Amino acid sequence: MMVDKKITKEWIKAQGKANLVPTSAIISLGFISTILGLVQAWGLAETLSAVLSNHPSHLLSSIFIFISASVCRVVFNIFQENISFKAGKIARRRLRSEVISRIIQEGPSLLRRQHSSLITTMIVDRIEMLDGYFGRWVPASALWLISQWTVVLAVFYINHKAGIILALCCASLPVFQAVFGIAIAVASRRQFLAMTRLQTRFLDRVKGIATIVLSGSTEKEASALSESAEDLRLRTMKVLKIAFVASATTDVAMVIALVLIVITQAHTLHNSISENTLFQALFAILLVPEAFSSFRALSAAYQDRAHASAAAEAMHDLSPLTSHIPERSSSSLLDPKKISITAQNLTFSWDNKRSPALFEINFYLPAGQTLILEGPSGAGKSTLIELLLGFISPTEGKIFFNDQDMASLSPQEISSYISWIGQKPIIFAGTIRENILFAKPDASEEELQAAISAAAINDYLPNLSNGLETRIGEGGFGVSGGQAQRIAIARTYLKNTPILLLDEPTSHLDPATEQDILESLKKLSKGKTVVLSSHSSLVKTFQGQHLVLNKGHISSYSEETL
Ligand SMILES: Nc1ncnc2c1ncn2[C@@H]1O[C@H](COP(=O)(O)OP(=O)(O)OP(=O)(O)O)[C@@H](O)[C@H]1O
Repeated sequence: MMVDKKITKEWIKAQGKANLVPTSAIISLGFISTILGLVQAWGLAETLSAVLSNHPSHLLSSIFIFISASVCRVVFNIFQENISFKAGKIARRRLRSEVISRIIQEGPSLLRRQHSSLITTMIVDRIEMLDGYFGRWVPASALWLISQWTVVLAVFYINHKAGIILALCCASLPVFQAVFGIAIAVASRRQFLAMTRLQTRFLDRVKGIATIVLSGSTEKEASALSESAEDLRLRTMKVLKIAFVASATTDVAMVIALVLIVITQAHTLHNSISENTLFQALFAILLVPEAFSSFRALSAAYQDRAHASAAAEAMHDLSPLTSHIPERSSSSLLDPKKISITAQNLTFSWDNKRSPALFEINFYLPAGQTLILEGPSGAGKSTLIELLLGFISPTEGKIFFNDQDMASLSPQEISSYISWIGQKPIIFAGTIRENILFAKPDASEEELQAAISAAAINDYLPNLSNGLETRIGEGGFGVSGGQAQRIAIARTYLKNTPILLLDEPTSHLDPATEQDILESLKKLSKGKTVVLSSHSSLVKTFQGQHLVLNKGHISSYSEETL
């Protein structure tokens, strides 16, 4: 996707504003540190000039000023570091919660256009990398100009010639930075792409390891992975090389300034060695590194800025940064325990070039009743369930929960009304107990036992080595399809929502297991508003309305059992 640079820049700016308080504190501390640096140089120059010109009258007071300024500076720098760290932490927490809200808002439809590794990278790595943007880049970009030119002016005030040399050398720095900055930004973006390619490839191959082994392409895949890893290594080295050259240009400018000031001051010193002349020369020389240090901090943080742009672009890809994230709100349905569903002229297109997946669908499902969706593969049953889940929005028409337009409800609110069981339940690596409690982590032991018995998990628990504490692998390794579906039923029982959406819940099961699962689902459905999609003839045992779809159109709708 082509990313609109203006949108990402504005988003980055807005993030900076949200961090205004800690950033201002870092900038203020940084400026105080620069002033202390001036006092330090002043104290040291006074001390050295007094010693070198044999005038020890105010030696002690100069040493005292130098030591006090040095100690204060260390203390202020520690404060600054701590606040930088906290600013980064607050920003990361805020951004992570924004990204997670965007992911929840998009729902599973996001996985159709984004690889899961990209989403993981966004939540984990990219947001982590933004730490430096808020903690280092933003303060450094505000501070370098003020700090650098405060030092230059101080040198100019004491020593005009040295001040002019320092000013000229400092003024050349932004030119170098502009050239290297662009190169670093391009190289960083390429490095990010290489990293993303490697992660995506790796995750895909791990998921499909059985297919790779069985097709005998292990070596081919291993060498493709190592090529991607090598590509990432080369691109990372390129970023480091450019960053190294960029920081070397600052050193070169500093050395030139130092050499020129020493040469000009040597000429002055040669003609008159007074304490004052010595002080002026030493003060200017000692402040040369100080004049360049704020710019060095800016160059070091330049990569952080490039990371922030790359992260903003990735986030824009994930979900447009201009899209609104609905606020969390309390229930706005009048009776959230009994919810009727109305579909009004519901039309949905996945793709404008193709005919709609659903066209002008109308139905009214009273609270506590069941709607059975039927129709051949591709008829639009899953699309209708995704619309009811709020993961996609109607192209035209509306869905009402009671009398409330679903579009006005936040994703959190919708999710508090709905439970969903699909074809393959998501099972996480962990124990069976953890997997069931996922739906309600604070459930009591009685609630858990009730859910287990409602889902008939008791029937297979004795066959497992550690009962409820038996560990299952990622994706449900270690439990059968029927057992996994029972875990999903137990979760739904615990969540206990007024609406239950069932999308082909028995499609991968043998007839006997299917019968058992349907019995459990029937019990679970009691008193709930249920939408059930299934190809199976066994769903006829469910009482309710029947909506038959064909190529997205309603071919029949009966409010009675067929
Ligand atoms: N993410 C998507 N992007 C584009 N088209 C899609 C997407 N998901 C579904 N479709 C299309 O929408 C139409 C309806 O698909 P849907 O999955 O809703 O049918 P279904 O009745 O649930 O089929 P099945 O019984 O096989 O699950 C199909 O033409 C399908 O190709």
